[in-house]
Amino acid sequence: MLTVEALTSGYGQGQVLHEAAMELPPGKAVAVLGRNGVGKTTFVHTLMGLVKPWSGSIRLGDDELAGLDTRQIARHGVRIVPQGRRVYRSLTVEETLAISSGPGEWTIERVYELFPSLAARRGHRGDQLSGGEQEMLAIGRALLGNPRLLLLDEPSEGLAPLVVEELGRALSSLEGMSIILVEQNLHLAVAVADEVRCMVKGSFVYQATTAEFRRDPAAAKEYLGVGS
Ligand SMILES: Nc1ncnc2c1ncn2[C@@H]1O[C@H](COP(=O)(O)OP(=O)(O)OP(=O)(O)O)[C@@H](O)[C@H]1O
Repeated sequence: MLTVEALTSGYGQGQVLHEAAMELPPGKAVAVLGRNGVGKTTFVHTLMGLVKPWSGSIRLGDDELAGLDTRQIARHGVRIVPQGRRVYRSLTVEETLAISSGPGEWTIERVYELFPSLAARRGHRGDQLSGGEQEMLAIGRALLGNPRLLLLDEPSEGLAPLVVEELGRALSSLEGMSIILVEQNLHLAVAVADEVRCMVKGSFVYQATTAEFRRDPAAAKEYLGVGS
C-alpha cells in the first residue's frame, strides 16, 4: 500500500503541491489526471525524490520515503519512466536491457513477450527506434528493476493512436503491479487504470474507480476540460 499524506513541494519559493494525498492499494493502477501545469509531474517527481518534499509523508508499506534521496527510494523498489523517454542513443535495445537487468522476476525475455515489437528490434540502436519503441524500451528498463511501485509520466505523449493502443494492452497486462500513471490521453488512462484521481492546483480533489469515472462525464469536463 502506498499512502501519501499532506505532501507539499515546489521549486525555489514556488509551491506546487499543496497537501496532496492519495492511497494506492497494492497491485492497483491509478491514473493521475488534470489540466496542464496543475502539478502531476511534480507529484511523481516528489515521490521519486527528484523534487524534495517540503513536508508530508510518503509511506510504501512500512517504509517512509519522504526525505530519502532518489537512490534510496529506488532501493525501496520505486521506478520512474520519465516524460520524454530518454534512451541510450548508441546502445542497442538488447544492450540497454542487459545493463538494466538484475535478479528478480523480470527478465529480458519477459520484456520482449510484453513488447513483441521491441523484440523484433533487439539489434537496433536507441536512436534508430520510433517514439513508441523508445517508450517500450524505457518501460522495459524500469520493469527489469522489479518495481514495487512503477511511476509512468505521460507515456503516450507524441505517439500515434495504434501505438498508444499497443502500450495500453501491455500496461493493462501488468496485473498485480502498483502503478501511478500520469496521462493526458484519457483513453489510455481508463484502459489501464483501476482508479482515477484528479489534481487541481497541486491537490487531489476527486477520486473514483475507473468504472465510476466513465459514468461521470461532468468530472472529465470539470477537471480536464474535455467533453461538452
Ligand atoms: N523545474 C522546474 N522549475 C520551476 N518550476 C517548475 C519546474 N517544473 C515545473 N515547474 C512549474 O510547476 C508547475 C507544475 O508543473 P508540472 O509539470 O508538475 O505540471 P503538470 O500537471 O505535470 O503539467 P503538464 O501536464 O503540462 O506536464 C508549473 O507551474 C510549472 O511551470
